[in-house]
Amino acid sequence: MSVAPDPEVVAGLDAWRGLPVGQQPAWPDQAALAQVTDRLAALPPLVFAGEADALRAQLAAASRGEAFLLQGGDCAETFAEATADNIRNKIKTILQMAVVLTYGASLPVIKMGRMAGQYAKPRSSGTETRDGVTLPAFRGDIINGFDFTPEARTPDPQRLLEAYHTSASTLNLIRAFTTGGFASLLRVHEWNRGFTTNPAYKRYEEIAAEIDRAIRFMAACGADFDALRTVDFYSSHEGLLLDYERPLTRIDSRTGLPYDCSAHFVWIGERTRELTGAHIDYFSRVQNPIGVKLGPTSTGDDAIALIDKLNPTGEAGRLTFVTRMGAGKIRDHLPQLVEKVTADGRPVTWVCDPMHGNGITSANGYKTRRFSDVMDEVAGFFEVHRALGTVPGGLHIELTGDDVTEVLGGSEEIDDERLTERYETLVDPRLNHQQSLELAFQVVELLRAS
Ligand SMILES: O=C[C@H](O)[C@H](O)COP(=O)(O)O
Ligand SMILES: C=C(OP(=O)(O)O)C(=O)O
Repeated sequence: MSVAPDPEVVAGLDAWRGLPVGQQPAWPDQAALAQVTDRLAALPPLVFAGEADALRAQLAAASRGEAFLLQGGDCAETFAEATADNIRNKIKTILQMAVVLTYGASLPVIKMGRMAGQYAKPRSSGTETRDGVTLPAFRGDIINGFDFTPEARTPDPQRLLEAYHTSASTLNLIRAFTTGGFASLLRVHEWNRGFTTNPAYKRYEEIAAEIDRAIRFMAACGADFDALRTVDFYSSHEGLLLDYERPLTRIDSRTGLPYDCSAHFVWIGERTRELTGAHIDYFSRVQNPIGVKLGPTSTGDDAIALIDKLNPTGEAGRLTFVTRMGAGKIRDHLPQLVEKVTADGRPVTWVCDPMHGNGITSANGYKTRRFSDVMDEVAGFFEVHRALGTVPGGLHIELTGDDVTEVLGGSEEIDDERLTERYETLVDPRLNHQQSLELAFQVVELLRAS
């Protein structure tokens, strides 16, 4: 039996249209946009509300220290890169990191991709100028093209449909990989194939061999391994482009309540989290677990006001605060936030994004980050929570499964010169496969100590 929605709840889903809204494109043709959003509203949802509920329960466990969130993927997915190889490599990377963390820290790991919808980017400037020519900034494949031409940079609503279809096929492959045998823990060695030359891969192989031995032992004892053959893998992206999120929001027939069915988890970015703005209003009205990024200027009072808006009743797992302070600031700025929220008592899941506060420009002009800063911010995150007796609930990482050279350092010692070799991101630099594994090994030590 399906539950009818309250008409006021449905009407409220459009309240954002009357509010200040940041980081949206200037669509040149409103009629074309309306045609596309009508079409999107008629297409099937990408995820099921019940899956979002299951994730909320797992994030609640992470808020209590009974699980750990690993959220990772591209800064900006692109349509061209949504290939089987790229998707497989990203999933392999996240699965390998999860194995390292689960095995090393004896903690269930919630696996979540910045995948199947991470197509819209907030920008510091609305325009880009090259050689005296100024054009709209690239805002992600869902809005405009990366090529520096007036045609490519003009926002095109047809891209919303392409984003939907590319997300659907990405999600389809993710589901096939994670439930069809590829992600089975019985194949833990396979994920390392082709990655055998450097120290993190060797360390991974050692863990894989130990897991194999444990599985053989349990098999000899007659254990049933059904639970090891599949994994839950959740999708997430920044809930930035409201012309996409609104038509993909659906009424759950079980409860009559709205869910944003573009992804299991959506987060509100640092640049669009104004309390009286459209994004906070919109996401306060959907039932998904929601994240909010908190940068170094956020205060304890901001955090409480966000809880009042997004999780007034204090439901565990509903609200995740993703802090991204920067390595040099986290130890000074995070404690006041955590103290205030802890005193309030309504639960949040604390997650560390060690990427977005650590951007630098290399001497040869690349937008990059230092692996050492990334690790230092993660260490600071654990230190603050340990000192306050609160729970470090997870990590939010920009990564790829490929051997790109976008972030400086790591045991491969990528330097300015090597950034030129494989710098492929369209917006922000990502950890490569090797750096991602190294990070996981270092986080195990931090988890064990916390
Ligand atoms: O991913 C985050 C932001 O979109 C990005 O850092 C903004 O980058 P910009 O300063 O190059 O616009
Ligand atoms: C833009 C992002 O982060 P932030 O909002 O923290 O800058 C992001 O995670 O892609």
